[in-house]
Amino acid sequence: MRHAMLTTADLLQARCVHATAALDAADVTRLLAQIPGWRLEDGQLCRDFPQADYYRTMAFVNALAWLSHNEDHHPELTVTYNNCRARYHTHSVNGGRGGLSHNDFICAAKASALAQQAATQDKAVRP
Ligand SMILES: C[C@H](O)[C@H](O)[C@H]1CNC2=NC(N)=NC(=O)C2=N1
Repeated sequence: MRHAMLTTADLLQARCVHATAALDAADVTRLLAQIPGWRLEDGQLCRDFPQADYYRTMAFVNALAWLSHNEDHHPELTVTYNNCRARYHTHSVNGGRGGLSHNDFICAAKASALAQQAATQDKAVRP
């Protein structure tokens, strides 16, 4: 895969595969531009997903669990009443020292798409 050319749409269509190579800094910078809202924090991909209430936070966490299982790639989550912070990195690259791989960007793009769906398709009426 020519990762330098990957678009957001490419990331949304891709599937995670095991044992991918680590991305270099230039690839990370290019791919970050394809996933608005995500930032680098301690070498990990990080994004906050603010929510209206605890119920929606947990619904989003469950949607992420479904995505994580489908892709066999799992974010670290910090869950509060009205926010879910997700962090992605890949343990197996860099000789087991960890780093960023395509899998992290694929899942970040898909997590953002879930949040977008939640924001535009929530039919529940709040009091
Ligand atoms: C065998 C399987 O692919 C690995 O254990 C997966 C599982 N989920 C994972 N999730 C994340 N975030 N990073 C990994 O390196 C990772 N490895």
